[in-house]
Amino acid sequence: MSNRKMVLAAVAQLTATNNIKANLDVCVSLIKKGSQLGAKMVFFPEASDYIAENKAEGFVLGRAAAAGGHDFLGGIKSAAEAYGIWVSVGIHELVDGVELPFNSNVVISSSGNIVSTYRKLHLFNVDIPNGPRLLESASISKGMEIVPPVDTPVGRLGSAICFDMRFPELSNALRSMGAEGISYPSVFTEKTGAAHWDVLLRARAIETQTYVYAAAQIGSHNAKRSSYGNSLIVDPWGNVIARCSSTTKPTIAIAEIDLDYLHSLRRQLPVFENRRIDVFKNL
Ligand SMILES: O=C(O)CNC(=O)[C@H](CS)NC(=O)CCC(=O)C(=O)O
Repeated sequence: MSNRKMVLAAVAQLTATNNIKANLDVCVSLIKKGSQLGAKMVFFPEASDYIAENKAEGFVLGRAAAAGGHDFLGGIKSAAEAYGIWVSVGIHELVDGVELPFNSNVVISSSGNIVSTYRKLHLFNVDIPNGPRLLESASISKGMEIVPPVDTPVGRLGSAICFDMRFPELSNALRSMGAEGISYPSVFTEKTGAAHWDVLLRARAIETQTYVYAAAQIGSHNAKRSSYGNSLIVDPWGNVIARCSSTTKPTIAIAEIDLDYLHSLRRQLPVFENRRIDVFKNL
């Protein structure tokens, strides 16, 4: 019938712990699975390299990864190349001269090269009665810039992370820079996830008319933390077109990405052209 340029994308779901090698093995097995199922790109959650129980453990794990003892990112790059598939993955990124790691979303091509690195802008500092209570800025350095979208097999892709999904100025900026998809790798809390996860992600997709890729961690990481899961892909109309099951076993979900559909929708319902940036200059 038509020769629409449709491609398959996958979102992964897993439970990272303080065992970097075990987390890498899980990610590599899901890269393989995504590739075998025909996906051209697989999206992994925030902090897929490790979830630490406390700041001190996180500090040690970050240094161990950087020292090459557990080269998580190197392992992901090799797997992307070996299985010929693009990857987006959330990691802790240590930079020379900076005390605390960045919380980063790295896009890797099917030749195993890093094509973009985004450092989380909005850190999750919250204190809700009966939890969650988290102070991300105690263990993470905050990013300072929006990273322009990059060309991938699923179209032009902008990067954000987790808590960033509550700040539509970022998704709007990425759309203005040409994004056809936005990724939000996440480790969402169970309480806020049940109330806000689907709503926020669908809203970001609808208002920017982009595909939204939200790979998330699920289940119990350690004695103190467990996460909401529900890794999903939303299309530019706001439909959830893939969702991982509620199993706590590592898994992926796959959906078709149709950029012709995206662009015809933008022509039919031209939201961006109707913006009043003359009035909202400061945004
Ligand atoms: O700490 C790590 O190792 C990995 N990073 C996270 O878990 C981050 C920072 S604590 N989580 C979130 O941003 C949750 C946001 C959220 O749940 C909400 O916006 O409601």
